[in-house]
Amino acid sequence: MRGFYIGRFQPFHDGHLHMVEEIAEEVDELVLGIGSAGDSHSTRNPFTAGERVMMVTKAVEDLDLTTYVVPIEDLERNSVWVSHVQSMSPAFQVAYSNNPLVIRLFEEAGVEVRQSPMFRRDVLEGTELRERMIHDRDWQTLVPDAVVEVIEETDGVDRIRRIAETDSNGNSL
Ligand SMILES: Nc1ncnc2c1ncn2[C@@H]1O[C@H](COP(=O)(O)OP(=O)(O)OP(=O)(O)O)[C@@H](O)[C@H]1O
Ligand SMILES: NC(=O)c1ccc[n+]([C@@H]2O[C@H](COP(=O)(O)O)[C@@H](O)[C@H]2O)c1
Repeated sequence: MRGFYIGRFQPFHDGHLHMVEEIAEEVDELVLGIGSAGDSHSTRNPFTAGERVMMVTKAVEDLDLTTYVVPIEDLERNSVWVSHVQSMSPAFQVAYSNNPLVIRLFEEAGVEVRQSPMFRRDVLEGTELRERMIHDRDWQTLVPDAVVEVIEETDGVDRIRRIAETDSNGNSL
């Protein structure tokens, strides 16, 4: 059986990895969707789709699981989003998410959805990690080593800090 798990992964953290490890117990193959793929260089979405493809690919490469990493851009119309996802992804039988909108859209389209409990959500949250990067507090112990390497290679912390200084769009973290 093949599963599908989408997130913005800004950045991919240990909560996401924990979820993938749990999913790996239930499926043979997993599609990892990079959500909001067209977004980058904002406080909420600092990393590009390509950077997130690197993070996710390297973070899961040691798992006993065939994975496909697929960037998926947002659409204006929620009503056709599941068809859009299906057109971009290898076929899957079950979708994994804790996001209420994602769950609703898949269920309405007749796709089985499975949720898993949040893992250490007090610290394992993208918003919290981005704040830690900006304020020079520990974030490295909360993401897979491969993600630390990608963020260092792409000078990601410097980008987040510059965006936080200059973002005049009123975007929240
Ligand atoms: N700590 C966690 N444990 C389990 N699942 C998580 C955890 N954090 C996020 N998820 C789930 O992973 C999916 C992708 O989440 P997402 O990329 O939005 O991360 P996030 O940590 O919620 O980030 P942000 O704060 O930027 O919204 C969602 O279904 C989300 O509920
Ligand atoms: N209409 C749409 O484009 C639409 C609808 C539902 C979810 N999504 C995307 O799916 C992803 C869900 O991931 P999160 O759980 O990380 O929010 C996000 O990138 C979100 O933008 C897009």
